[in-house]
Amino acid sequence: MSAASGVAAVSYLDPAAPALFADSLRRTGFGVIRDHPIPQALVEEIYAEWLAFFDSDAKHAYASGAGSHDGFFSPSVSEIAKGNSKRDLKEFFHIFPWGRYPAELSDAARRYYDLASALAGELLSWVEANTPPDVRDRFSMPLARMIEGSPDTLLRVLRYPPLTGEEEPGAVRAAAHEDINLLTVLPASNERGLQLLTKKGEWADVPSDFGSLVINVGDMLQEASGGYYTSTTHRVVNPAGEGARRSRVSIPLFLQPRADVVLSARYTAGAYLDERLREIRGR
Ligand SMILES: O=C(O)CCC(=O)C(=O)O
Ligand SMILES: [Fe+2]
Repeated sequence: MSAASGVAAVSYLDPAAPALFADSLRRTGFGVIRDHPIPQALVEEIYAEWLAFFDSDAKHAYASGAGSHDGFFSPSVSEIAKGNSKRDLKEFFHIFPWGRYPAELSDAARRYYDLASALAGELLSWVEANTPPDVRDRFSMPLARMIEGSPDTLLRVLRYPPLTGEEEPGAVRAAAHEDINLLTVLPASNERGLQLLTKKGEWADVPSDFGSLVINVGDMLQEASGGYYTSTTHRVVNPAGEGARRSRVSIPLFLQPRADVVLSARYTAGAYLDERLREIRGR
């Protein structure tokens, strides 16, 4: 049994959705949206074709080189979450508007990038409209404008391979971490496992009905809002039983302001990102 997450699942069509969504983000760091405009068929097309891509050798031609942020990251170069010692049990491909993209695949993930970025702009406007004026006054520009045309917004296509039993003890699909960006938009995965850490310090399953969108606050929104919104720790746990034999695919879009956007008196988005990337790479 997992603890109650407190996350509200809101219908995009509900006139009260903007307020309910912002309230859920404020209380839990997460919000879930149903009946949203992103076609589920597109999400499923991406899951299917990228799973086949990860199962093929073609991915190695896109290996991310030293210092590059786009392309394929194999399990052996996968992330080590801040403060953790084991590599996550995952492989992934980073898609940027300017970066590499598998010639073997359709443009479905690129179309998703554009659709999800546009929806994210709307969600940021919902957040802004429901933020108290004294907090809103801190924003150097409307939140939605911070990500407009940003080359740094990242679509990560993740594949968590089936578990073999040979994993390093203690290694998990994704160790507890916070996201660096403003907001993350994530269609519910084909498999369970995503959990958040509640303010009481308990792990709770994030409501992830297939077809819904999960949105969470990242460190940059926490920074820009002076802590009014908090970047909530989350993780992906290893499945037991049958689920262990299946791959899990997920496609978080990390909404990243343009590098020159002022987040706070201390940081531009570019300076903030550089500092955080130094903490998770190369250890
Ligand atoms: O795969 C998931 O459900 C979440 C992944 C995640 O939290 C991340 O990549 O930052
Ligand atoms: Fe994350």
